[in-house]
Amino acid sequence: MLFAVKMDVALPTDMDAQLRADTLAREKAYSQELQKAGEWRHIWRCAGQYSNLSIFDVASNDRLHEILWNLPLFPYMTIEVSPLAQHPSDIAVSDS
Ligand SMILES: O=C(O)C[C@H]1C=CC(=O)O1
Repeated sequence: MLFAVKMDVALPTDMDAQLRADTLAREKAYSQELQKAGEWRHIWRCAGQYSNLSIFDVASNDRLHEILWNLPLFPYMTIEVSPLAQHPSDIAVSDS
């Protein structure tokens, strides 16, 4: 199941510097582990924003929720999820 997920990050301006660095390092490792596993298919920076647009390919809604809930940055994010369906004009999709 494919999902587009927009994540907007808002770290507190007074966040402890060490906590900030540790949280960002854990976020990066967690994201890259899921990318290697194939569940986090794409991650793009939204230009000019502390946001990313990501594509997930997961087995279920519950699995997506588990992934997002466990993001180290989850407490500092606003997340918008869009389930994806095939577009009839997509030339990558066979019509046979
Ligand atoms: O910087 C971000 O967009 C937030 C976050 C999501 C994955 C990751 O490595 O960082």
